[in-house]
Amino acid sequence: MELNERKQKVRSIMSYLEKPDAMLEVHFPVKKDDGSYEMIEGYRCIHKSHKMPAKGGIRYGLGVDRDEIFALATIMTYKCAAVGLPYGGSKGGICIDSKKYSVNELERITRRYTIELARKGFIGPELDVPAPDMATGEREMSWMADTYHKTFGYRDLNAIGCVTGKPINQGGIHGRTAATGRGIFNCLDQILNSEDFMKMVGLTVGWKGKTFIIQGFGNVGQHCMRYFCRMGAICVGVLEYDGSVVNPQGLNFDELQNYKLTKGTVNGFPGAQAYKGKNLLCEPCDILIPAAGEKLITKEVAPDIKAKILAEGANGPITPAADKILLQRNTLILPDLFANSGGVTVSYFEWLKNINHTSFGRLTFKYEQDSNYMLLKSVQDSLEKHFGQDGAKKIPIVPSEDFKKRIAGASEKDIVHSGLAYTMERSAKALMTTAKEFKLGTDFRTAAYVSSIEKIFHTVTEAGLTF
Ligand SMILES: NC(=O)C1=CN([C@@H]2O[C@H](COP(=O)(O)OP(=O)(O)OC[C@H]3O[C@@H](n4cnc5c(N)ncnc54)[C@H](O)[C@@H]3O)[C@@H](O)[C@H]2O)C=CC1
Ligand SMILES: O=C(O)CCC(=O)C(=O)O
Repeated sequence: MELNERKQKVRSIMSYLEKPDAMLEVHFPVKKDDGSYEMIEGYRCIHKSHKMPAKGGIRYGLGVDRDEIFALATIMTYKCAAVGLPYGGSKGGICIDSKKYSVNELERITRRYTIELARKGFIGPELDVPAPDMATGEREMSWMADTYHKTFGYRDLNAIGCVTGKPINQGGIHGRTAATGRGIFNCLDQILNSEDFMKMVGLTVGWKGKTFIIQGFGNVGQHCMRYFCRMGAICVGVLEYDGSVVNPQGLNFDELQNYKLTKGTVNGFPGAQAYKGKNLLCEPCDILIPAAGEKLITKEVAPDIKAKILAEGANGPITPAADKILLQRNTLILPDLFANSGGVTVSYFEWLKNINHTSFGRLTFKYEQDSNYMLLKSVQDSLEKHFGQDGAKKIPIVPSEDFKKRIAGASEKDIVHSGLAYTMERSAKALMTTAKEFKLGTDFRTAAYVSSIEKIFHTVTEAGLTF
């Protein structure tokens, strides 16, 4: 292709990526428990539908508006491309503080919002598939799936695949709730075990004894802490919106999780001290995990951050100005579009399970188990035939306890965990290669965008940009 034509093509695809494909804004009334009415404002943005369906979570929060949802939908497009999922990118949200509503009110709001999405073609297993995000979870996904199924989707065999992150009994998949945190662990595991990158930031290789601080002890933050602690890392501090706790010896994950679950806060947790300093984000640690919301790491705090590695559990937690400062200080940032892609990866597995109408492993489970025992028996027979004088001497092949568990067959959870680990490890390796190839140093954000844009570019080029 001639240079001018090539330039034109790149420019047109880049401007295509700047704009959303579709943006929905809805307003509807909800009847409160006290009989009063309130107008509710909701959004859904399909940033790109170069691959269908579009995919992205639904959040409830007072920060939800057009700009926020557009920005988050954009990240979803690049995120799905980063880990090779066959999806476009979308995001939705309702502008409410969910703590101020009863469960009944939340159910009415969620169901009505789902109807609004369905009426405008912003939900459906082949169109746009929501999932949990901030302040939403299995309960809301269950309401959404049920509403869609019973109204627009009642003739659609795949209707249950209209959202992911559902409870298991409603077509969900084992491992989705923990997937984002687990995925962050999987990709960090690759980076921490890379001698080259650890040398670049001045850390030793491996997890043992590494200290970390988490901002936001919700779904993502909690599961990160669980997996990091399992590997011997030490959580020295947790920040929440209403207070922070620290313990230089390490916070106990199970105890802190139980405490937050029962009390609704980390404040007063007996296994820690209340943080009395200026800003816990700036206290010494090896790894910092922002897992709360956007733009919480600003240019004002960036110069004082001591962590050598930042893994973005949250979407867009670092402002562009802060990002620049941290890069100049050689901080290794694992960007959202890569680091927190474990959630949407397992959502993909759930969607596949829904449209296949069977759980992973169900058809092959027994066959594989029998085959494994048959293999052992066959090895035993051969050995006895060869060394045991026509079968007189017995040479039993006894599997170890670990191997016995393995050959008992892979459960859905095992398959989800290994599929997630494979996806994250493969993407981490590709990212490290891109960073080295383009001599980007610790700038993994640029490496991730290069890799995602390249993939989207090829898809759009092959399919054709216009009619
Ligand atoms: N849930 C998921 O599967 C995924 C979530 N994410 C992103 O991760 C982030 C967190 O999401 P979830 O854990 O699902 O939400 P969540 O609602 O379960 O947890 C968020 C936590 O952050 C706390 N928080 C809110 N504002 C804070 C502040 N200013 N300082 C400290 N803590 C604060 C909240 O109290 C809550 O405990 C969001 O940016 C979300 O978009 C990204 C990928 C997938
Ligand atoms: O699981 C999904 O489909 C999307 C999760 C999400 O909203 C995100 O990764 O930011």
